[in-house]
Amino acid sequence: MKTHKIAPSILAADFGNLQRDIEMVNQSEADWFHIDIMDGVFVPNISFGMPVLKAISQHAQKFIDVHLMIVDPDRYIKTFADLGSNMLTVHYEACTHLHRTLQAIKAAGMQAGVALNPHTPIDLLKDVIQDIDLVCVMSVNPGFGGQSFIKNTFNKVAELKELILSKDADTLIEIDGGVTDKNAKKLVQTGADILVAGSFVFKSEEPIETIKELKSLSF
Ligand SMILES: O=C(CO)[C@H](O)[C@H](O)COP(=O)(O)O
Repeated sequence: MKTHKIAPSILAADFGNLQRDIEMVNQSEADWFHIDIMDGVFVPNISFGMPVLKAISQHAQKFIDVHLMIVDPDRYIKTFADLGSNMLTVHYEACTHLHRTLQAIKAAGMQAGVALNPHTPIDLLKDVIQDIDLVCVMSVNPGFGGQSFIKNTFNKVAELKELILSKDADTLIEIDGGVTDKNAKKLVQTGADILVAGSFVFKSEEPIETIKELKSLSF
């Protein structure tokens, strides 16, 4: 059976009850926290900044995966390391010198991820895949939770899996956007290792049970 990780996206949490929602993820079968940082420039939305991330990381008891939807992410690599990020994911489209950025993230003690917008082809990563710990395949256009899953993601995941195997890389495949019980199984069967789920978890009646459901799908 293929194992997979579930990473609830804090973007969809109830900010009036953030501490309660973080505790809920701590107590659940979720593997990671997925934290979306948006700057209002790279994406048409602003999420939250360093003080909120600091509060989240002080309470989160699991691996922290920070997804930067910001321009010029190199400016903040050390800051995110100091705030307790375990994985720092930058957008391919936001980096001029991606290889250099990946090395800087690792030198700061974090794992290095690269996110791809829905229109960005997988093969742009072929010369750098061995340096990437995780590729985040965006299955919605980044910026907002609660959007519908883009079906072409299945083709991209299959292509990425093939690239990873052909280069003998250890890169993990993460899917972000519109993940539900309707697409989770097929995503893992196609090659996904981590499913980011926001609205499907936090807008459900019983988030802990919903996480359990996504986690326990057998393949
Ligand atoms: O940040 C996002 C897009 O930028 C994601 O959609 C978010 O991480 C997951 O939310 P949802 O499951 O509601 O799509």
